[in-house]
Amino acid sequence: MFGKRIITKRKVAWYGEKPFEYSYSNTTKLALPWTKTLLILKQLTEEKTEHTYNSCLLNLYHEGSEGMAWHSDDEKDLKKNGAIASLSFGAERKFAFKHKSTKEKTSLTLEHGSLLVMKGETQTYWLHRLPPTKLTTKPRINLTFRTIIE
Ligand SMILES: O=C(O)CCC(=O)C(=O)O
Ligand SMILES: [Fe+2]
Repeated sequence: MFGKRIITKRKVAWYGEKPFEYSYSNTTKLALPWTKTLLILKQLTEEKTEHTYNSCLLNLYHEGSEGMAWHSDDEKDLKKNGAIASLSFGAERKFAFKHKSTKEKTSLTLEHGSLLVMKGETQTYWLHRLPPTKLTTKPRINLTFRTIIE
């Protein structure tokens, strides 16, 4: 309904070293400047993954009913085959992959404090999603560090 606020929907924030654009579901966001905390997390993630990043997408899922549909992070302004590092905090959630041609599926649990790296040709051949679940009513925050082509 017009004017009605849907408070349960996933919240998104976009940060980067320059005001890069990020577009999703009819919205375009300009990257906010890094905060001190994000810079610390970025540096730790860069050390662990041995890749560098210039931007970060944050998603807040208020509860298990919120998720993210099948997609691959292969937008043209993302570095081709660049690593994407995903940090998770809060509620444990399942994360699923599906091969684009063979339809093979695999999944894992993203625990509080976990780091998942999707690198190389992952985005070319695989879709991923965060399925909604009735198993938790607790919030989860996910950070994906990315590289935007300048
Ligand atoms: O929340 C997650 O773990 C996945 C997020 C994701 O796939 C994305 O931001 O592109
Ligand atoms: Fe993604």
